[in-house]
Amino acid sequence: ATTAATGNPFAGKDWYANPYYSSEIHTLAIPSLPASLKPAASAVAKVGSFVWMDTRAKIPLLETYLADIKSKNAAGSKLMATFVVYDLPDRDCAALASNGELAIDKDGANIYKTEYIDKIAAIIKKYPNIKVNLAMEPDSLANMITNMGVAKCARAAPYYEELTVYALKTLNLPNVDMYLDGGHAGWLGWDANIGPAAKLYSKVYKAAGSPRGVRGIVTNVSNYNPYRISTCSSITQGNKNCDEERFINSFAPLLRAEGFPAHFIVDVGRSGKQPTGQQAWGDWCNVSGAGFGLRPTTNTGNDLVDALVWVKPGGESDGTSDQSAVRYDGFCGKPSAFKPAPEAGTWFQAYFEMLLKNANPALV
Ligand SMILES: O=[N+]([O-])c1ccc(O[C@@H]2O[C@H](CO)[C@@H](O[C@@H]3O[C@H](CO)[C@@H](O[C@@H]4O[C@H](CO)[C@@H](O)[C@H](O)[C@H]4O)[C@H](O)[C@H]3O)[C@H](O)[C@H]2O)cc1
Ligand SMILES: [Mg+2]
Repeated sequence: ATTAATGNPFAGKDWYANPYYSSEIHTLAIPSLPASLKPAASAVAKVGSFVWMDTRAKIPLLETYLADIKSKNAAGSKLMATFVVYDLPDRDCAALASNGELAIDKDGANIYKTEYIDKIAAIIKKYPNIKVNLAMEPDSLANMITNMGVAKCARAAPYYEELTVYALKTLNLPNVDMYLDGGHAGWLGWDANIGPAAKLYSKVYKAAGSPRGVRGIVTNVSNYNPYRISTCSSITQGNKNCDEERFINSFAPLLRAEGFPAHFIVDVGRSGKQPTGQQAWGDWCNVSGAGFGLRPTTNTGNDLVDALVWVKPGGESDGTSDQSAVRYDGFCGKPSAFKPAPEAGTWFQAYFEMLLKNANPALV
């Protein structure tokens, strides 16, 4: 079996220092860092984080890393693979910064199935003894809750739902555990959103046949909320779920009541410094004042929470601040957004340095 007896897909497994992120740090970051920050940067390169398959071209990384993990585990390691599935057609429908390669209007639904999901499944099937934990399609279902007033989201909704069900069924393999993206406390944690969210996520889970491989929900991907904080930040005013743990404790019973016994993982990669420079809780782009957060662990202090993880790789941009760029999103131009910023997913050195300086716990 590749999932520990507790049912926790992360229990008993070691983190795989993602070579893609590690090489960004060693080739792009460390050479131009002040000597004082080089050790901290080297420490970040060793932290296990999720590998984003944000284009079809990134799928071969899955094969490369599974082969590497296989050989390391044959030599005695207990590594697991952690990847993000992120290539829906008309992706990031309520924003501009992370729009993807596939379009509904250009046969995107079929391409997503045959050239993306099916290819990922075929590779995973070649490594049945490696634990593969997947974060599924950040922001997509969350946008279906709060942004049906955005034409692009309203149009994409049936495709997001059908393709997510397809992905959950196709990737429901014995060595795979999947976590649907659940936005975050400042997104779906509001009283107005949490009920509808429980209904939609449970609907999708059941439409996929309540698959064993769907373990639950990942929250706070690419966001900055604390997992657990004693004093709520002022920007959370009006929402009792002011941290991710409160959100999860409120969300889980609603999901269970709808037939989805979800467990959770939380992205804490950029949550180390509280409060951040957010002026409003909806600020999501390259937020100033953020710092690397808690190191990945299964020691969460909450049976609903399998692990605290690093999903968004700190140092990769959330979106360009260049107002003339096609994918320029106004949120990346807000006062809270660190500027100048490169395109989403590309290396953002000054931001990486800020995350190093603000890291909590300290990196070295
Ligand atoms: O008390 N009240 O009276 C009251 C009234 C209205 C309220 O409305 C709520 O306000 C919230 C903001 O506080 C909104 O949450 C924001 O929604 C955005 C999408 O629209 C998210 O953006 C995404 O962020 C991702 C990374 O996280 C990016 O990857 C992605 O590209 C990007 O698109 C923000 O995180 C998220 O914080 C809710 O929708 C909204 O329903 C709330 C309370
Ligand atoms: Mg994003």
